[in-house]
Amino acid sequence: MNPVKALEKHGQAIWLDFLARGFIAKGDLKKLIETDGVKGVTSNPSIFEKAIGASDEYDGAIGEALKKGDRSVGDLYETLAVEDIQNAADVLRPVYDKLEHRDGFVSLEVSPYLAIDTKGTLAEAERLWRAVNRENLMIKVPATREGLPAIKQLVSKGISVNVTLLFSQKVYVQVAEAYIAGLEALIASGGDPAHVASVASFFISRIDSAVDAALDDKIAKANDPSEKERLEELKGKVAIANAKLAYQDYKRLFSGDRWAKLEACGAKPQRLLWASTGTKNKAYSDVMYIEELIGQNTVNTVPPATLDAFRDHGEPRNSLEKDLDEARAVIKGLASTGVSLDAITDKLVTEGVQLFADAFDKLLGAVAFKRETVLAGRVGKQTLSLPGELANSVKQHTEAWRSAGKIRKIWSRDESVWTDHDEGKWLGWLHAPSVAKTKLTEYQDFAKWVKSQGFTDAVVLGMGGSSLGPEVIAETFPQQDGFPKLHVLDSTDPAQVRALEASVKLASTLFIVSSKSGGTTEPNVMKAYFFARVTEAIGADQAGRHFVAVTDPGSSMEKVATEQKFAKIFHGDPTIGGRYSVLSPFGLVPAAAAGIDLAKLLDSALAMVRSCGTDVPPQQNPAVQLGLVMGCAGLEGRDKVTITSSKAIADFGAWAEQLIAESTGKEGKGLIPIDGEPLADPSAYGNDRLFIDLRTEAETDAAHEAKLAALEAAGHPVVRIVLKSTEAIGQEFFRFELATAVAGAVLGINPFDQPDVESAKIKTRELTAAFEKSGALPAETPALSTAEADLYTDAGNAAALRKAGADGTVASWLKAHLSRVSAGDYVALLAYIERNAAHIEALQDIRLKVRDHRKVATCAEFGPRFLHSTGQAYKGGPDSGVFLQITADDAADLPVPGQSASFGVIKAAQARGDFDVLTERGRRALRVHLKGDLGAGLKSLGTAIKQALE
Ligand SMILES: O=P(O)(O)OC[C@H]1O[C@](O)(CO)[C@@H](O)[C@@H]1O
Ligand SMILES: O=C[C@H](O)[C@H](O)COP(=O)(O)O
Repeated sequence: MNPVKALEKHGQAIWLDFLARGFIAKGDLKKLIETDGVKGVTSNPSIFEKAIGASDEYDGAIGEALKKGDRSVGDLYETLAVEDIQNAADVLRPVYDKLEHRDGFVSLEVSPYLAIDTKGTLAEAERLWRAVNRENLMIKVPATREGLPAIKQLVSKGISVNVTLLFSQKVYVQVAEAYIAGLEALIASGGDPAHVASVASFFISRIDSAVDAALDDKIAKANDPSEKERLEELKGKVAIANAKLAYQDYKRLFSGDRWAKLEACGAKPQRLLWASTGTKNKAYSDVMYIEELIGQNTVNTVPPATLDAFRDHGEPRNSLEKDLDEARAVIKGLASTGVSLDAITDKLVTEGVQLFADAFDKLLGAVAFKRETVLAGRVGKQTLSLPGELANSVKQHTEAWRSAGKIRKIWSRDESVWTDHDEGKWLGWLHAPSVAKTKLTEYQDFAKWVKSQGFTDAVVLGMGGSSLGPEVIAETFPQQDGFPKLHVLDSTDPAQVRALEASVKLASTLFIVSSKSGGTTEPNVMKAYFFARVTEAIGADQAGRHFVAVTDPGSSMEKVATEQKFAKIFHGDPTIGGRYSVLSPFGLVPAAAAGIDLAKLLDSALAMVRSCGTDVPPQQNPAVQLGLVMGCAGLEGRDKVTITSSKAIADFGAWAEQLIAESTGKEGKGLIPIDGEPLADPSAYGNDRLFIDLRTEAETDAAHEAKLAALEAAGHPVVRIVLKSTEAIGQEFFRFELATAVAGAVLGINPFDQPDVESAKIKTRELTAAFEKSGALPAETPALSTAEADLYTDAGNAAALRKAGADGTVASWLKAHLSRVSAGDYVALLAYIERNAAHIEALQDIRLKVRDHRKVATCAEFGPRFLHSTGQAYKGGPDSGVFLQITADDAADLPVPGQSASFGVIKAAQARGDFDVLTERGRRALRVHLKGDLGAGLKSLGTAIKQALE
């Protein structure tokens, strides 16, 4: 007789510890049921990893699933696993029926990531139970401390459980107790225990592997040959002895009065199932973990090779209750050697969880890869080209992030990923795109309303995160038919305010006043100005109709908006900081007003969210990879994140700049984003750069590509990101948000605060308060005053500059200032002037001269806009900045209705507040105040800098 089949006679059921789609589809499982009397199937993460991850058997099914709509990687895996389990359960159903529900089960394991999470295990087990929806299903739950209460609760709810990762007799007793208590609770609540089944999967071979290794260690150290022999004798015996003794517990636990009562209600005992019974040590018999453990009412789940071996040469016999004294002696003997079986079995549980988690990571990584392949570029492609050392450090961090499950920690708001401060309160952006999707009709209704009002222009009044996201939308998308043209104003420069006013038709303009806090100076004064202007244009009773507010609930701005009868008030999410707010109402309200197809934008963003999900391991997770590159590069001193974006998405860098700088630049650490520097030959750069290049698929620029290739060849790290289209910009917002949070973790800072911006704000408030009191800003004395310009700095900087040769000319001061620049530094031009094409060009011209002469990174920034962006990093980040602040006489000032400080005064106070904080922090800073015509002043400044550089 077939030895496998013969096991039936000994009361043992053979299950198959294996599962794969084709195996079931081809009828192989059915065959084993018929020929070998196989009565069940077990799966685990390693089994699914081999089935799904290491074959192409599932590719078609993945494609089919994705045809019905994109889904998360975890979801995709679960769909496949549930289908397989259902198929196996259906094949086993006749066995289940024939054996009157006492056998014929298929097991599906809960995620190993939940092994120490009772609530999570419970929720997932119940979800899987419902999803598979087969009576002959068992949910596998590990016998961890946290798993035990879940076992009891699941059983009490009528769910059949296979308790896995069980190694110790002591824990086995607790497992049986959990089952019995669960049944009692089920009966107490009126449930029928006859529908519940359970097995306790007692692991075998892994115990021998671990004990043998410990014994080998002792053998190597023992001097006495007889001691060596005694130790040798114990090898390969402990696992079986341990199991035999556990079976004695089984007999005791499932007899007696307590059990009899349950049995009378129809309860079935929880059978012991021998798991991990494939022989690992080739020196041992390949059927020993079957042959030695045959006994009444037990199960043995075996891998196909062990099944084949037993069919070939197995010898069934009643072995489980044989030689019990010897089993006791083996366990005692082991204890006397000093090897602790308890310690080993404890460790095996932890290791077992980790091994399954490792396999699950591999599995999900493979599914993530297959999903991306099927989506074929729907998610913007990212390629990394990293020099050796950086590549190594990214690799190490990737593995560390994987084994510590840090992505899951981020998604579950675990602050230990960062500084254990309050980071968990600032992670609303992770869910912003999916939340926005649920509010799509609200946005669409708003868009319809905007269209119906016939607005020609829509102007966002906001700063930093509240303005730069909308600016990317305004610059990336063309004006939509029937919708207003989108503009952004983020300045207190009088000329800039005027220029904006001149570019719109006030009587048909919608103003979107955006401020999360509601208290930021700029949006408030901009609103005050335009509300008055609109009132003048269309009357006080109509003005409110031209204004909407986007602000966090309960802010002062909300109050004002209500009082002034704004057409609409949109609430932001207080768990999202400004710089992370673009995929929340702060970006989406302006986008809706401009008639952008939000459904498309969000769907595209959500594809990226899924690619970066909690279930995508670091290696396959694009945002995490990008963040690790940024963080590791920063740690290596490649902290100048140089962003180049193609023409169609040219403004993206301005948004990314505020995100990266404000998030990471603090406590003397951080990344300095460099936006707007066109690429140059490798000779223009030091070793402090990381290049990130973005372009849309349609834009190819051979000259630019050649420059990137040259940089790569010269050993610079280059990240390339190719967007499917401009609409995929939403994906990049999310990619960079998560990447920045990851980089922050690597750098060891809290990416969600901005302490140094706050100090500049305080200084500015002090200065404007002084103005309100006295009608003038406090007097200041220039270090040098000429007909063209006045120079200012603090005493420390002035002394250093004089020592470096600064004397009676502007050029000498500039020369001295720039002589302080050395390799690894960056030079930032901070210009509090109108941001227009001519001025951008003038600053670009200067920065490129500095870059090419000094081989350092450069920034060209406009105030006060950069204060809410890179300003944080300039003050709080690494002390490698050399700052040239540029201020100028305003040709014509502009009053702010309702207050004495004009736009010009506020801007001047902001510049001084900024400068004071820079110098207080000991930064190298010089301020040049241009007099007279600004264009001419900038030109001569450029010439002076050129001379200073030469
Ligand atoms: O939206 P709010 O509160 O006006 O803030 C504007 C900007 O100021 C900051 O709080 C600090 O610069 C940014 O983070 C933010 O985007
Ligand atoms: O339920 C089955 C177990 O997961 C399996 O038997 C473990 O076997 P292994 O130790 O060979 O991985």
